[in-house]
Amino acid sequence: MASQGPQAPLEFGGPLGAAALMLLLPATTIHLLLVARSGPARLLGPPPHLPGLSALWSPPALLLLLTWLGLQAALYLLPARKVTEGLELKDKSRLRYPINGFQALVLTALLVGLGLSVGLPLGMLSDMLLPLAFTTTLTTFIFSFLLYMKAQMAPPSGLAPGGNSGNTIYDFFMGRELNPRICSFDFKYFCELRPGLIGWVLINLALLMQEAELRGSPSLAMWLVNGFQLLYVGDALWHEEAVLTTMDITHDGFGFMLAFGDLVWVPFTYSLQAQFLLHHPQPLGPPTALVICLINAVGYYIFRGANSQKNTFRKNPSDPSVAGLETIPTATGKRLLVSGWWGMVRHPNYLGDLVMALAWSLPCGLSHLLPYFYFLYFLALLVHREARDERQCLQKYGRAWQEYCQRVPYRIIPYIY
Ligand SMILES: NC(=O)C1=CN([C@@H]2O[C@H](COP(=O)(O)OP(=O)(O)OC[C@H]3O[C@@H](n4cnc5c(N)ncnc54)[C@H](OP(=O)(O)O)[C@@H]3O)[C@@H](O)[C@H]2O)C=CC1
Ligand SMILES: CC(C)CCC[C@@H](C)[C@H]1CC=C2C3=C(CC[C@@]21C)[C@@]1(C)CC[C@H](O)C[C@@H]1CC3
Repeated sequence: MASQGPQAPLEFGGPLGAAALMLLLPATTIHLLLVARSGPARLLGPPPHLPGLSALWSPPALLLLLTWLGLQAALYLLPARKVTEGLELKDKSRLRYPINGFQALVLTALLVGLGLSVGLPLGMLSDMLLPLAFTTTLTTFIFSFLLYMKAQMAPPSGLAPGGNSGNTIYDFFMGRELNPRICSFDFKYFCELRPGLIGWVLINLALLMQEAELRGSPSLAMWLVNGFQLLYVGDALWHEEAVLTTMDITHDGFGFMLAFGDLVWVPFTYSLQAQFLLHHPQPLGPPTALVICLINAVGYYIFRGANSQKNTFRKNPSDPSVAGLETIPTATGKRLLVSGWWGMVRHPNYLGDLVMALAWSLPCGLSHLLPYFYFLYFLALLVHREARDERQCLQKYGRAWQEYCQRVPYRIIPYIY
């Protein structure tokens, strides 16, 4: 039976903050879906109307959600081109993870392509977003409850450091068990990259097709948003292994926060730009589009360069592409990069991600704040995430981390932050 883990400082404002977020996040999702299709599309204004239960709840939406989750679970269980081990756990064991996320994306694309060729009305998905988001939110509450119950049976070594405060609301939000699994099926790893991320690009595609149906062809702005975000999702799945070293997998429990983030927040709010464009077409000339493509390319170059440099260095520090970089030794035996991308700021990958986030909003023009929601939310998320990571690194590396902070004083944006 599970016992209390070591006391970790409470995050997100403790139980009150967790309770508030559990109300606020679903309400924000519904608000964004409603305002994106409203005429004024005001991010900060009230929604045009409050939807009744009949607009929110629909059995076909539930059926679609369950089919989608079932399909992605089946693709996860297919033989993988590679099976890799995660980081060492408290009990010194290592879990094994299939690396077949990109394969799941390609197979999903083939299935969708096949469906379209026989007349699948994918564009109709854009009319189901509200009931789908609502149904997925309800499912996420039930799923998080089951995860919470399952954690009662987890051994103490399987519990997350942060989600076992003893307060039910807080622990339900943060997640108690670090790696909840049934046999080899890892729920957190599955949810982090598959149904939500692939669902996001599918929703984008549905919005593009709906625009083509309404206006004869998709707009240039819609093509850019679809292309940029497909690149981002394809990249994440291509580099799936890298997610195994993120704090979500190594540190955070699997509870409402991640389950909702992965299954609801990502597909329904990250597709906001495409939702906005469907209802608010924006003129975009080729020269502006070219500049926006350049901004996305610069962001991607920084994001990928920084992530690949760190991943290569962590896997094999003597790899020729990183062997010449300057490093600081730490007491753990690991070294910290102080030149290359990681010598510019302490989170160059966040900088690249933010530049891309801006490029995803720019095709929507400057008339509305709504399409910039992702950029603003993401800025807040990364500032908060950076602070959490700094705390963990200071704990891990002590004086070496302090020396790194002295040598590389800026966190995300050179000379500014
Ligand atoms: N679109 C979205 O919603 C989100 C996107 N992301 C993106 O996901 C990616 C992963 O981000 P995230 O999981 O936050 O973590 P990072 O990839 O930034 O990893 C942080 C870890 O890197 C290691 N590290 C830090 N500095 C150095 C250094 N100088 N030299 C070597 N190793 C170092 C430390 O771990 P250790 O030393 O133990 O290896 C640290 O804990 C990012 O590109 C981020 O932008 C993240 C969250 C949300
Ligand atoms: C709604 C909550 C307050 C916050 C939820 C956060 C989640 C949406 C994000 C936490 C970490 C994430 C990562 C990614 C997507 C968003 C979530 C799940 C990536 C998979 C995005 C693509 C990158 O290449 C890797 C990221 C890892 C972390």
